[in-house]
Amino acid sequence: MATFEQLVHPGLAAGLRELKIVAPNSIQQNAIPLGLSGRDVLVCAQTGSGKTLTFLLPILQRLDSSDQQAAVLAPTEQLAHQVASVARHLAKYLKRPIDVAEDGPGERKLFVGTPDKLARAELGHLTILAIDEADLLLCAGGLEAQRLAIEEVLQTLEPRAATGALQLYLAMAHLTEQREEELLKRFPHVQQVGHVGVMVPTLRQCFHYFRGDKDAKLLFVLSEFEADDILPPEGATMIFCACSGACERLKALLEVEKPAYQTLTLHEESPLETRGAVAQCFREGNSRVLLTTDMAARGLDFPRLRHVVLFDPPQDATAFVHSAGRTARRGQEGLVTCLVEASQATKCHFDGKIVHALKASSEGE
Ligand SMILES: Nc1ncnc2c1ncn2[C@@H]1O[C@H](COP(=O)(O)OP(=O)(O)OP(=O)(O)O)[C@@H](O)[C@H]1O
Repeated sequence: MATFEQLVHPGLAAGLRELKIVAPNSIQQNAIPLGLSGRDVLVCAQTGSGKTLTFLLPILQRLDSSDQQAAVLAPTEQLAHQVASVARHLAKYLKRPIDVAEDGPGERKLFVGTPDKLARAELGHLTILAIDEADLLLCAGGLEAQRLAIEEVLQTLEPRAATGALQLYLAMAHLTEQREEELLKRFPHVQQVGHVGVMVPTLRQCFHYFRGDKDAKLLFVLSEFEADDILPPEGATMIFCACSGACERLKALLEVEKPAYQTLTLHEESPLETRGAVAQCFREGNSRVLLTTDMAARGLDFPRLRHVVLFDPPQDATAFVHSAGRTARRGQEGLVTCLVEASQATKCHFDGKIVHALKASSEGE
């Protein structure tokens, strides 16, 4: 089994040790050498499996020894900021300093941000492009505005791609068969690195089918979690709702019923300038509950998070996999609780798909 010292520059390995990351997992062992060799790489592996490092480490190492520019694209500013923070930390350990920019690529060597910002920019010497949550950003049915922005970028970079001068990384946690086919047809040269199984084995899943007062049911599952004898009582909870209004309504409820939680909200109506601070406050443990929507379902990493509540049922199996995947990361135990009103249970198409996803997961164990 390779060590990080064998895979990457010793400085980067030292930077990882500072983050208490000492041994590469199998996904990283397979993907990092491919990235360093300059191949196009598609990594599809479970939520929380450390995919960020599969592209950040080879990118930083390649930038350290060349004058190339690279960009990492993410669907939201919060996720981009999380990736940029890891990149900034690791960049300090390189031989040559690398600027990590979030506002626009300019002369900087590594840009980390949302596709719309890159589409507006001069692409200069950009020769390495990583797309995190690539299924959402590249496939139809994902984030349409960001997808159009990426198409613009890819069109500009097409001449470089045609001569093999552009390296592409695609990362995602879950791919439907249709999206996999779509991506492989479009990028036939990518080397695929994957993992069998959709859900991590340390994730406990609990479906509550109920009739009547949904708010009371939520308070009940929160109290049950506090009394859980496996998960730490101080662990944090993320509650996913269908819309911003539901988040604010439940915040008012929890402020009365569970004031010690110091509940926060993060959704489409949250002011842009406060979103980063909210995520940071939750990450640092100043609040035990975050009420949110699909916008926080992808990529965000909150190490203290032990419980995800799906207050409103997810739209499909992909949404389930991503929301649930905010917990049980880095091999830690976690719990996802899905509230399903009895009247919805029969018409919930997602239900069968989730069962399918879970079956695939247990087959992978
Ligand atoms: N080899 C490793 N050993 C221990 N921890 C690791 C390792 N690699 C990554 N991590 C940590 O695991 C956590 C999850 O990593 P990351 O956010 O990259 O997951 P991901 O696969 O991108 O998840 P998602 O699909 O939800 O976006 C992070 O806190 C990261 O620091």
